[in-house]
Amino acid sequence: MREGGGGGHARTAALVRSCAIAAAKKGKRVAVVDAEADIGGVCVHTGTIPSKTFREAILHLTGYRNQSFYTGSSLARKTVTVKDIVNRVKAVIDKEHAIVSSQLLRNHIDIIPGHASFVDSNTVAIGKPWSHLPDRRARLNAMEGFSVTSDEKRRVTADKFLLSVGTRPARPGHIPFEAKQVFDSDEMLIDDWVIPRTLIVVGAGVIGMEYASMMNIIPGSRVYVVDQRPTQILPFADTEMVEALCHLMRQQGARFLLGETVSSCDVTVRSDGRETVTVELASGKVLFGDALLYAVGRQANTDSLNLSAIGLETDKRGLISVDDKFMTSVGHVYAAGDCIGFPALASVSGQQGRLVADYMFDDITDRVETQGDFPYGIYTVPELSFIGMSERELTAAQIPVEVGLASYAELAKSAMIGGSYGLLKLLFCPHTFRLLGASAIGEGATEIIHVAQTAMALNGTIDLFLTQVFNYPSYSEAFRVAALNGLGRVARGIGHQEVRRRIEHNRAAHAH
Ligand SMILES: Cc1cc2nc3c(=O)[nH]c(=O)nc-3n(C[C@H](O)[C@H](O)[C@H](O)COP(=O)(O)OP(=O)(O)OC[C@H]3O[C@@H](n4cnc5c(N)ncnc54)[C@H](O)[C@@H]3O)c2cc1C
Ligand SMILES: NC(=O)c1ccc[n+]([C@@H]2O[C@H](COP(=O)([O-])OP(=O)(O)OC[C@H]3O[C@@H](n4cnc5c(N)ncnc54)[C@H](O)[C@@H]3O)[C@@H](O)[C@H]2O)c1
Repeated sequence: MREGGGGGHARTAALVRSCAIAAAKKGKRVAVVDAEADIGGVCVHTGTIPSKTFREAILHLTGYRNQSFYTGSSLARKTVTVKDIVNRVKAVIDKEHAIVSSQLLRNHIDIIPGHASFVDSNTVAIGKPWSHLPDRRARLNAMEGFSVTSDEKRRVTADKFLLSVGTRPARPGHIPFEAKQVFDSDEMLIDDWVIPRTLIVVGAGVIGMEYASMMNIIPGSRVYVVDQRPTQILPFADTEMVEALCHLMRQQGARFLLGETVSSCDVTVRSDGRETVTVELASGKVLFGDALLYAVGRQANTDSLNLSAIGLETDKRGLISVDDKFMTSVGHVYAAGDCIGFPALASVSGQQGRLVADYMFDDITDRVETQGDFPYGIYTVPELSFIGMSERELTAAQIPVEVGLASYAELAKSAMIGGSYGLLKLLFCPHTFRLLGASAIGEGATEIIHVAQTAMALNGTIDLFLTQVFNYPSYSEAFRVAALNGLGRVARGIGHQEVRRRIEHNRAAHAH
């Protein structure tokens, strides 16, 4: 990057750290431009880290994990406040932000705060950072109608660009976001609202379900979850696990309204100064709540880049198309992360960033290719995680499959910690025993799924879990229990002797 000359030039956030550092290590001069004065993007400031900290704060403050230890009384706080939660979130954000900044600075990467917008194919104009605006709400509004040229501060030129401008919450006009008790997932992190007795969550996607399940465990609070999908929500997850999640949420007071959309939303201020939210659904049902979280998806920030100046187009959701090397239709411009769409995960984008640096400079000396599938971690309460093909996908593809199940009720570790619900499900080929997929729900699900990931990356068969000693007591021990359960099912058909023969065959094959 140069002001009037050229090298690698990256823009913004989570994946940028890995791309910028990889490019700097290749000897390139790199600058990161971010419209927020504090770099780190959605991952650090409004998405991954804050929402997971929000969850941990609620679990801690409500004493949720310890509830089985205290009957009638509890060490948990009587009242959980938004300030308590958000203070904790801010502390963790500050730490993460400091780490990202220092890593970039240590690698001599320039950080340029300001809104970037293309002037021509090698030049971006830098406007004021959004953070000069008074608060997050004003910034969100600015993202929608900002014109960089009106407050241009400087111009920067570069030979190569990485676009990773991410997404922002979709905010349709009929939702009164100006009310304090009506928010999107970014605004939940502003501590000017109060914990509602009834929260209406519109959108049962990953964001909606994570926040709905967290808020639902706060004593005295319950949630309505509204989604346009008529049947299964989170359709990419295992059906049984999603059903279990919804069942557990219902037991704590949640009510699901599926196949529904919002036709109007009104806010009235009561005599005590608190807001009441009234939502009318297209079906005619009316919901009354004390707050509304609107989480029906996200919209790419690419509209802020003036892409027409370089002849780059987006689809109707604002997403940029790239080839398998993350190159856009404009040769020196690459794009990655949420602004190219699926899978839109912080976990994946770090790896994307490293690969972009390799492809951009045609240098594969340090390349470590991603191998196999990536896992999904959905941080609901309880958490859900999965990898590989789901039972639904295997069935649709007519691939023979058997299941091995381990209920947390069978695990000493789970009993010690409080005995909350959990299940591990292994999907495997009944002929070869090869592991095809795995799903878990319950405490530690997002951790133990990595056992399945490693086994799958090595084309492992589930009998592998019988030959390994697991820590005891541990949640990972569920793999051994599930393998025994699965092979027991197969043995009922083909007999124990044939199962043993196939295990011996696999063991011999592993030895080679
Ligand atoms: C509530 C929530 C929870 C999440 N939880 C998880 C999780 O648990 N696990 C997981 O793996 N993923 C999670 N994600 C997804 C994850 O946060 C994203 O995949 C990741 O942050 C994407 O990184 P990115 O670099 O593509 O974009 P972003 O992190 O969105 O960064 C984009 C940056 O670009 C800047 N920008 C935009 N336009 C301009 C411009 N014109 N000029 C300069 N800068 C600009 C923005 O200020 C921002 O800093 C979550 C997301 C949300 C919203
Ligand atoms: N743990 C994680 O990995 C994690 C957590 C949060 C977010 N994320 C990322 O953020 C992305 C966005 O999440 P999201 O939850 O905003 O979007 P999403 O696309 O996952 O879910 C949106 C939901 O809203 C519903 N919907 C859409 N329009 C509607 C309407 N008008 N009325 C009612 N319902 C409507 C959809 O049917 C869908 O279920 C995810 O896809 C994921 O990539 C990941």
